[in-house]
Amino acid sequence: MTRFVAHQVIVFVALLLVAIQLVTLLALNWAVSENARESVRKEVDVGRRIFVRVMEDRTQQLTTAASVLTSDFGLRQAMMSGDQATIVSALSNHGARIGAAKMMLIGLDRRVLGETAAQDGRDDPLRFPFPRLIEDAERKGAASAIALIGDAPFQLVVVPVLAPVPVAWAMVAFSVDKQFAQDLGLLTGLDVSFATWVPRRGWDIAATTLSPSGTRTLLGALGSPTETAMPAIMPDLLGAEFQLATSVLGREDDGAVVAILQRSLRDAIARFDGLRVILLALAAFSLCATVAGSLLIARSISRPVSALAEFARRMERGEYDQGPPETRSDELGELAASFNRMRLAIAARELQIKSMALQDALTGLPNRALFNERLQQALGLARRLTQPVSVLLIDLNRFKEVNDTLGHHVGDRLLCVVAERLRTVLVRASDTPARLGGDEFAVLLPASSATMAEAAARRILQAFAAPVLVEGRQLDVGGSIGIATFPEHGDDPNVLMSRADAAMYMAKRTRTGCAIYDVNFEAEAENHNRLSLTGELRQAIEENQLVLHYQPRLDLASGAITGVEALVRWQHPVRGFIPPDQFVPFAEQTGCIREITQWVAARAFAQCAQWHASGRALQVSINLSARDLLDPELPQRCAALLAGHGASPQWFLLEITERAIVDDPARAIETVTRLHEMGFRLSIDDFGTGYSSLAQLKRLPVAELKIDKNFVMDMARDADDMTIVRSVIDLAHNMGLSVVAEGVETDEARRLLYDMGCDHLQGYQICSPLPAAQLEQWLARTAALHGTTAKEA
Ligand SMILES: Nc1nc2c(ncn2[C@@H]2O[C@H](COP(=O)(O)O[C@H]3[C@@H](O)[C@H](n4cnc5c(=O)[nH]c(N)nc54)O[C@@H]3COP(=O)(O)O)[C@@H](O)[C@H]2O)c(=O)[nH]1
Repeated sequence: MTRFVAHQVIVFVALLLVAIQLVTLLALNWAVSENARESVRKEVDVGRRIFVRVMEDRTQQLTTAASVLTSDFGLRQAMMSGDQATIVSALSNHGARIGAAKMMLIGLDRRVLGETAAQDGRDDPLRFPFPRLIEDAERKGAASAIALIGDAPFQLVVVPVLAPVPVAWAMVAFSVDKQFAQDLGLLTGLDVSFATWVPRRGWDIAATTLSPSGTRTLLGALGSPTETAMPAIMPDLLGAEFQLATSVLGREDDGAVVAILQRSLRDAIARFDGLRVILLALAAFSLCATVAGSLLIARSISRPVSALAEFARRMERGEYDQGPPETRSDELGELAASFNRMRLAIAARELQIKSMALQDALTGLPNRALFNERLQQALGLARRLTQPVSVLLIDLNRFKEVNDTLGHHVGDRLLCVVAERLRTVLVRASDTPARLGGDEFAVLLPASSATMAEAAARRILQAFAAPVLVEGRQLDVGGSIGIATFPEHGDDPNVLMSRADAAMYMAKRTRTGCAIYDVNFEAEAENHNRLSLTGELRQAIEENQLVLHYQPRLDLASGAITGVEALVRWQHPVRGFIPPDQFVPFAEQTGCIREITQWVAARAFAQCAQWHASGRALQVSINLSARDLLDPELPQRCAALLAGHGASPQWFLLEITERAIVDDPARAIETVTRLHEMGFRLSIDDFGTGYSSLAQLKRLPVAELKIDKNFVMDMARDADDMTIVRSVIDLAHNMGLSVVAEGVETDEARRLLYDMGCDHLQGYQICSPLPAAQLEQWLARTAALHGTTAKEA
């Protein structure tokens, strides 16, 4: 990913640079061309002017040189005497002196009196071939022209031979040759060519500074050799690559001489080739340098980014031991430092979370999870070393009262003091005190027999006996401690804990402070059987072996079935059907009833919500045991279940027994009140069998009393029971409560209760408890038989 980014950076920078350089080079090239074109044009112009000036100077020099000849006395005498040989000799000598190619003496009649070389191809060898030149000289005193003699161009100068009037004309011819062209080329800085044109033969280059190939090109451009008239020489004769200046130096009928000054544009531009090469080299160098630089920068970014990504992956895997690798002082270094701080913070928080997961936040003691883990380990070790292991389960007395009356902050402080005292009492490093939740503490005592554990429990109780001073108040913290020891009371952590719980419950009930688990805690022999069910019960809950049946209750006022009671059953995979009175009391003793209640409530809430959704507005009664009322988290759990099933608390009636209140009235009333405040209706179950005082009853926010079935079943035969039933109905009504009678088995009982003004009936006479599906069929049948009411059934 980061490598990809680095490549993108490099490609982008390189392309940008190439584009910039390309544009720069093109612009430069254009400027160079334009500049070269302009400078060439100027050079040619200047060269042309120099050429004209040079030609004029040369004419002047040649005229002066020719004039020397005309003042030669010997020549004049020879001319007068007609001495041909002397004339030719004088001409030759003089011509050799001034570098002339030809010399000629012409009479006033235009006849050639003598010459240094005879002219080939002349019609009349004695006739001077350039009469116009003499006419010109007659007018100006001297004349000059460039003309062809034969096929070659010459510069001709004609001056008079004076005695003292003109008696003859002298013509001096200078070759227009390569040397002349080169001299002119040097002076003008241009290529100089002298082209001759002769009818039917066309163009020829008489002298030039051009190379042979340049000469050929020029000749080719000048035109076809079959021309009969000299074609015009256009400025773009050689195309755009050349700049030309032409000058017709001499034109006669039999031919013409043209000077062509040319300058190659390419040559001019070539002057900038060096610059171009330097620029290209610079471009290549800057491209390489940029790519290399970008690569380095991109790498210097992508490497630490990759390292940071790898570091982040390590953190994702939970490896916090190593920080990010590089320390730089730029933004990436800052980022790495931030990452490092983040690593340290996450590591610290994770450590905190881990310790919170295993530690009780309030007291700092190990929590239930850590306690269970250590118990497992201790049992494993104990099995190998054949040592005992004891567990203590501690429940504080009157903690709820403290919490409720003095506030949670005082309760929290009290719990912290208790934890501190536990730490102080337990001097062995291997002992583990733990807070399991609420005011429930536990202690793991490895290598401790029941007797040693009891001694420890007594020390703990002694430590608890000292009053606790919180906010200036003296608080008494008593506790009840249950003890269970491996291997005599069980070899499974769950069994040990539930037996310690049973012992603690016994200690609480008997107010003995502490109790070692005793099998005699289970009064009946059959309890042995029940005890073996401990593990199985939990398994039953997990594996859904429990089932709910629902028993309808009749509303005598409307004659309708307005509610049902949820009653649990156990469909054991081996033992078969187990009725609740064979496991519920045992579950209550071991504390397992909390899980059962949770299961029952979840099922009943779901079923009730389903009935309401399908238009059956049934109220569902759920039984709560004494242990449930000691559970401070019960209201929260009920709230969560309600929310989970979208159910309303008004759809439920929670049945609590009198005994549940008697065991720990403060706690029970606290829980019941919270449930009532949530919107649940409450009913006192088995009313008449407990020991609750009316004063206590008044403190409970109940809506209903349920008369115990034992009174109802026998009331037709037993006058006392009849009196009790009637009294309870009156009492309830006087307290503004409704009454339900359970155990209605006969028509007579039903009629009697109706007469006594009982509000609701429940019993086999109406319907036995049924699974939900059968109950729905029964309700449908009843409705079909008797309309919506069951009053007359
Ligand atoms: N804490 C919980 N306790 C529960 C739960 N489910 C049941 N129980 C308690 O178990 C005890 C036995 O219950 P069960 O065998 O279901 O018996 C109930 C009815 O079947 C029975 N009954 C109803 N009508 C009659 C009748 O006409 N005659 C007769 N002999 N018995 C009848 O009464 C039991 C209902 O009792 P109660 O709850 O007091 O209304 C029992 O104590 C149940 O409470 C549970 O989920 N949690």
